[in-house]
Amino acid sequence: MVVVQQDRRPFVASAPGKVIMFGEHAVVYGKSAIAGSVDMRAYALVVPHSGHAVRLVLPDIGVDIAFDGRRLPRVQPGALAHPGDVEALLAEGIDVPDGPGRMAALVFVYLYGSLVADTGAQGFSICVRSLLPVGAGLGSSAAYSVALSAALLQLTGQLHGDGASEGDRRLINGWAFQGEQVAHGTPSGIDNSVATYGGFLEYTKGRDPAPLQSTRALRVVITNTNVPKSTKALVAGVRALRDAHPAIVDSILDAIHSVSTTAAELFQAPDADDSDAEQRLHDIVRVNHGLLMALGVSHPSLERVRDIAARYRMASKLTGAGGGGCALTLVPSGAPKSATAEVAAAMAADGFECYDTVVGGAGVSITYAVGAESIEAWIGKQSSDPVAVFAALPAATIASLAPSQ
Ligand SMILES: Nc1ncnc2c1ncn2[C@@H]1O[C@H](COP(=O)(O)OP(=O)(O)OP(=O)(O)O)[C@@H](O)[C@H]1O
Ligand SMILES: C[C@@](O)(CCO)CC(=O)[O-]
Ligand SMILES: [Mg+2]
Repeated sequence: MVVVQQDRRPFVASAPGKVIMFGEHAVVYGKSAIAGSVDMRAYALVVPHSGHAVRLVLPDIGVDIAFDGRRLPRVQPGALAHPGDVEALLAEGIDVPDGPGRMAALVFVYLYGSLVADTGAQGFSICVRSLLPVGAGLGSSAAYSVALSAALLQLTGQLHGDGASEGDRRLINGWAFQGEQVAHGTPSGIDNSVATYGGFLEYTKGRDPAPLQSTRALRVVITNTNVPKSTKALVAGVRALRDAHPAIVDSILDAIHSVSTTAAELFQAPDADDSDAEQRLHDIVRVNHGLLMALGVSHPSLERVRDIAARYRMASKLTGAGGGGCALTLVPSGAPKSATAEVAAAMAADGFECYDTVVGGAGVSITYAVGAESIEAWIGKQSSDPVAVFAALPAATIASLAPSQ
């Protein structure tokens, strides 16, 4: 048994969602992709207490479970090779209904079993709230996985710089990737990398993410079609198409790779106001969407978003796994604020939800304070049940628990 040093103060670990600008799906096959963090995050409040009870509360998806932490066995390295073994963890007397809550609980139990079980750590409550839409293509699962991994590593004294050092980030990212594997099967790692490192980056599977210095303002309108989709099913669909038509699908994936490498050059071009570069970016947004459509991951609602954007001479593409979820619209450099407001209003009139997003904010963060006050004192003042307080906080207060963008 590894006995850990535990800090008993409550804290909040948080991580952002992501927007993939170019390269989704192809990135699963080792091609390059470009993505950045969005200014919406998942927040995990951890409250250590005496005894051995562990409580997981996920108010966004209706999960509230408790179990005796001593009953869960340590997860052995390699358990992910046998998904049945991971599912079996939930059989340890933890009652979780089917649906999104089951997957989220499984990710927690896997990370708990890997990082906390058998360390002699005392009990705790953890409550995760997210300001990201769930299952919409903005990386809500990765933000959840990164916030959880950071929370459990910090709780058990395995981080050395409160999540900010290079070593801490590498550790958090590695465990969050395993959390994503529990949820998805074969993720590329781009979502958890953006949620951990934040910023704007180029990602190729198996390599460290490479930060990009864009000379262009990263202005995008994100549109949520509110059509539910499953990342796991969409990734599996592309795999089935590739198995049936390897030569055709591989050439589409190669074309997406060229789109991403061209985009990286254009974003970093010295003259950001060059109208030729602007036109080329517009073109490749359109081309990337067409290639994704050929892979079978578009949806009529996403095509509708593209039609509306085209009326305003803007280019849109799906972002994330597709099949519904979100689209992004690239805002041309120098476009007035009124232009984005107009296109967003036109989309809202069709029933879509728009987020005016700043791409490239902070990655994972751990905080023990709200402004000048400790979380312990702040929560203690509100009620004797910190989880209930956190679960009911308004979004604006939750958002104050992370570094400003
Ligand atoms: N607020 C949350 N609380 C608990 N679990 C969450 C929360 N948000 C997301 N999740 C977990 O993530 C799952 C959704 O992940 P999924 O990968 O399908 O969508 P996404 O990550 O939002 O989109 P994409 O992967 O395309 O970017 C949920 O079913 C749940 O298991
Ligand atoms: C569809 C995909 O490329 C992005 C999902 O946000 C899957 C992945 O990279 O894991
Ligand atoms: Mg996801």
